[in-house]
Amino acid sequence: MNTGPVDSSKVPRFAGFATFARLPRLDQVERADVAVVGVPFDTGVSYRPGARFGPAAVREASRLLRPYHPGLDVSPFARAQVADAGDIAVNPFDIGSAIETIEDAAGGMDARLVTIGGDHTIALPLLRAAARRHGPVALVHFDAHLDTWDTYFGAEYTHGTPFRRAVEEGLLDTEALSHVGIRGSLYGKKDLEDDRRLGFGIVTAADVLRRGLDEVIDLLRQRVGDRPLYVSVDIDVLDPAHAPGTGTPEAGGLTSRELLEILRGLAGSNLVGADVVEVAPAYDHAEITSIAASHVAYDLVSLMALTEEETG
Ligand SMILES: N=C(N)NCCCC(=O)O
Ligand SMILES: [Zn+2]
Ligand SMILES: [Zn+2]
Repeated sequence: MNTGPVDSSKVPRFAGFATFARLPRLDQVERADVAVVGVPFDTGVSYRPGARFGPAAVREASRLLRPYHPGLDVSPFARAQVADAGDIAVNPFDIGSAIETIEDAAGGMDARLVTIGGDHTIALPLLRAAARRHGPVALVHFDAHLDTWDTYFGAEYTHGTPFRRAVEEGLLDTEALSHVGIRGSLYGKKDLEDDRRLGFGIVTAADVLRRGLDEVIDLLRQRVGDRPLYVSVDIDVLDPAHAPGTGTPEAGGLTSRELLEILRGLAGSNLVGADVVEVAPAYDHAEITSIAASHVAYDLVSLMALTEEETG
């Protein structure tokens, strides 16, 4: 029997420690199939800081999550042992050291990880850890931004560059790379050319509107196939109306309903790792962004749970 969340009919959900979805901590269970882990790091940002407070805000907003997911018809915490692994303590003054710490910590955990960021820099060490275990992985990257730029102020490791580094390091299966939700201004047309050369296919925010969810889901599923899949969700893929609390907001984004539907459309994929990044609570209102992010994390956990054997 897996240990689930604290029973909200016995202890009100607004009481007690804020682990993700009120699940047990990793040290309270013998083993975990899926671990939710925070990475409070925002030294890689190019604009508004504050994503270091993302993990705490997402945990707090996750108190209302219930144990059954009707959209996917799964009770994720019964089907899989899910636990909160706490935060990876990273150096806020040294990006290189932070990246190393994240790679080591992620590599040292047996469970499949859903990571709560933190700025998008953290995707690189998480992908290193995933690729070490599975070989080059397929990627579905939800974001307003390409994040395949080369450098900022000469810096190679930033929140705008993780996926270029990941391709350069051979961490990604270049037959199976998609961005979803791309929009907004760029530095030049070359940004798109470079991105295509790296192997990415783009589903823009306008494509989601014009082509519709079913076509987008089909396209993504075809590209992923049965490869090991990593899903990276930059919360700024959502319109600022759905996620104001983020560092580089862009108008014209997805609704949270669209994002959750696309994620659910990936059911059955071999999801080996995932992150939800760029929640910056200081710019949030009424927990809009952290609630959206907590639901995204719940869906990612549920997708992982779906691929676990059903027991008892
Ligand atoms: N990964 C995020 N959220 N943003 C990247 C924006 C990079 C830029 O300032 O152009
Ligand atoms: Zn972004
Ligand atoms: Zn990003």
